[in-house]
Amino acid sequence: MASDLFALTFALVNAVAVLIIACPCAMGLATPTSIMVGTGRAAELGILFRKGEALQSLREADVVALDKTGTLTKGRPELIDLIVRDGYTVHEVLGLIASVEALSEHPIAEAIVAAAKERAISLQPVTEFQATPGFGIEGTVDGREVLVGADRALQKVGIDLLEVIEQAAALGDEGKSPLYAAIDGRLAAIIAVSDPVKETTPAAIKALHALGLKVAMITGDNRRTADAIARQLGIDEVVAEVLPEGKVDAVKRLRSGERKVAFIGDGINDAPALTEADVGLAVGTGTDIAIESADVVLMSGDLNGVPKAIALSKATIKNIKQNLFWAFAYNVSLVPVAAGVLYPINGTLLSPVFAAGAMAMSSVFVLGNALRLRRYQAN
Ligand SMILES: Nc1ncnc2c1ncn2[C@@H]1O[C@H](COP(=O)(O)OP(=O)(O)OP(=O)(O)O)[C@@H](O)[C@H]1O
Ligand SMILES: [Cu+]
Repeated sequence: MASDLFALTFALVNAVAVLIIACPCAMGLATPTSIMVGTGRAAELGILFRKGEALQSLREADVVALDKTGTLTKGRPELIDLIVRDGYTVHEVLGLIASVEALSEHPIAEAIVAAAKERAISLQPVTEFQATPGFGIEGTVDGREVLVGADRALQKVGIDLLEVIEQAAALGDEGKSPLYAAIDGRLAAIIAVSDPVKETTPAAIKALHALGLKVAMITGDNRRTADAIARQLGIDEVVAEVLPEGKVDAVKRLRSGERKVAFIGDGINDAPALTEADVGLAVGTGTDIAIESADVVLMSGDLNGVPKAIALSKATIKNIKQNLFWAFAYNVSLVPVAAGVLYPINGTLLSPVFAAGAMAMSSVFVLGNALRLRRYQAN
């Protein structure tokens, strides 16, 4: 009788201990706590993860694709040169093109208008203004048809650029963007615009290479200009002369062959590409539409946030794996002990009180490990 009671008590106590120890609360805490602490640490570093998944997927990136204007560069181009053709004066051409550019919102337009203001050239009224994204702009000033834009904008209306092609190529090789101005259907000037690279960009690209990533540049700008800037920065792949709507395809092409692509952009026309990429990162100094479409926002314009975000993503996943390992190891090793495997050997039994304490400890361990991410140093 007494031994029966003992057996029943033994069985009940063990069953309760097993139930308590088998509770997987530490396992459940493993991922969300790391993500939460990692996201908080990222915010301290100026990186806003708008989606938790991005913190997990960013570490898988193979290629980091960057938009050029406003992302790699300051996005504030300056007019460097205006070379007029025979029969035109700088004053005249600058006055006409600045008048039309005054109606455009493109950064290049601001550069041209600023150059005219600097020379105290007054702007004139414009009729029939038209902007073609990725090409250029046109309008009628004082009865004259003015067209400003990339080579393709002039070639589209049948203006031959053969005579100036070498001159433009030389400007491109220096990292300047060549533009063309036509007046009444005749080439009137070549314009060189230069948008300086941000001071922080070279270090960011080095850090990305150090993480073993390929760096690509996607831009609507001239191929030679893009190549020159890529060479200067050590960028591995260049996709140039893409039209605004072509950026999505460029990202799609980079994604082919199972490659994971992180795209970083700032402009309105970068928004679809930010959505298409495996992870989209917007530069905080960029447009609202880009920020809305991104998974991650770099609060400053500094691209060093990109390698930091990727490194933090790697650290977070490592932390999650440690958490899961320990939470799992704890269950696997203590469930049999609670069930009494050691009892016949050395009389060890897990009391439910101890089981409850051990379970709490495993959760505390997971929390403590996740909190280590708070001190994460990105460099
Ligand atoms: N307002 C404008 N005035 C003169 N040229 C223009 C204008 N808008 C566009 N272009 C021409 O079209 C090209 C492509 O413009 P787009 O805005 O697509 O890209 P981008 O500013 O060169 O660079 P990114 O794609 O890196 O942001 C420009 O490089 C320029 O030659
Ligand atoms: Cu538990």
